[in-house]
Amino acid sequence: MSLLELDDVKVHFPVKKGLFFDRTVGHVYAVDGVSLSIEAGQTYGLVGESGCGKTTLGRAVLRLNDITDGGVVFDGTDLAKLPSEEMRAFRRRLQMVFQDPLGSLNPRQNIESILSEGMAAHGIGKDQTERREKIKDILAKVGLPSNALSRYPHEFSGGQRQRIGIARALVLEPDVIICDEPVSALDVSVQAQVINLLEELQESLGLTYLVIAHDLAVVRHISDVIGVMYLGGLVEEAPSDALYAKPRHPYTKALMSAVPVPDPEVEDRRERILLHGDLPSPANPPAGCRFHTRCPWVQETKCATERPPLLDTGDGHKVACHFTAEIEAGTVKQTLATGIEAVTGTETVAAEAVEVSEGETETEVPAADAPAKEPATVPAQADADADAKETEAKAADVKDAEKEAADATEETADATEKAEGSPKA
Ligand SMILES: Nc1ncnc2c1ncn2[C@@H]1O[C@H](COP(=O)(O)OP(=O)(O)OP(=O)(O)O)[C@@H](O)[C@H]1O
Repeated sequence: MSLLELDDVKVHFPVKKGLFFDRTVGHVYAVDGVSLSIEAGQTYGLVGESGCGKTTLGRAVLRLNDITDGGVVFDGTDLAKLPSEEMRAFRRRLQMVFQDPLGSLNPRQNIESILSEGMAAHGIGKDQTERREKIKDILAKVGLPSNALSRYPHEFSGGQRQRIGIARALVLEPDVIICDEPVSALDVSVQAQVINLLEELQESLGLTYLVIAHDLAVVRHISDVIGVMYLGGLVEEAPSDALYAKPRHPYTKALMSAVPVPDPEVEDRRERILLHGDLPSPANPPAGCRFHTRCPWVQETKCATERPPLLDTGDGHKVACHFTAEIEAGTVKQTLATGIEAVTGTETVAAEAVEVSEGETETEVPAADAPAKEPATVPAQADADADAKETEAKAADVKDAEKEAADATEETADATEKAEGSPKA
């Protein structure tokens, strides 16, 4: 049995309106039916563009977000249904490493204090001397000197601070670590070092990882299995090698085509798929396939009406698309014109590209500067969307404060105080 199994997990945030936000006028469907499983000792990489629900899903596993529906079975226990007091014992075994190491480390605490806080709360080490010894051991494991103990977060570089974040998770002897964008705040030169460290620790300590990233390159080497998320749901899942060798879902193809290839000849020849339009608002997701409004292969039939389930395609992939086989057989055409016009602003280029696409599955689209991975923007739609935006912005503030508190104090008595307090200066 898998160590961690998510079964149709949904996290819907209510959109409130009114003077005291007492009227629910809609929902943000941040996570909308995700099922996945992670074997002990393995790494599951979760990728997708900003706003698709990756962080919310990670937080839901730790019950830092309420789970609207579905199951989160960890080591045989469904955490989603666990009373919060019973969740405490599991919190130690499931840890999170955050994107912004500085933001999640209290600048007024030295490293010993930061690391021993959670240990004391979970009864690890009989006294401070014993805890100090353990901390020294973990600091060595993450590649920091033992004199780091008495120093403060600002005295370290970004990479070192992320090592401290990892050490803070490790002192609690977890089984699973959820790494939320663990290297995206770091210099490229440091990113590989931290990824390598995570891999070494996994091997020596038998850890299981859920690694969340918007960047496919980050998860490629570390992950055994990769799940690609779009607007609250998984669109494709496959073993890492299989996914890179042959992405099957149109969205995965588009993401892959945006990753630069070091060989300029290959780079020039390769297929580029440009997504048109913005990421729809999770408060007002499209009916049918969530991706159909941006899919280059969208068909008039069921794409707009039926949501495709994530189905095993028999070659190690699971894909949520009504037309995977037809796209690969070249029996459905790309409808690229709108996308190319949007990117280049020229109808001529669009017409040429459509001509090229006749009878071909893989279409060479003229290089354009706009990346396929566009930053998520919420289109102005109906009032409900505007309300959702407002709620999301507020939620983001709350989320940051919660994140710091949950991370820094691990359920200690002052967690709530910190979550409500002003950001650490
Ligand atoms: N507490 C909340 N209340 C309302 N909406 C929320 C809340 N937390 C997140 N959201 C919204 O849910 C959606 C998914 O957010 P989430 O942070 O999980 O995405 P993500 O893929 O991790 O993106 P990023 O990498 O930018 O963090 C976004 O539209 C976000 O604004």
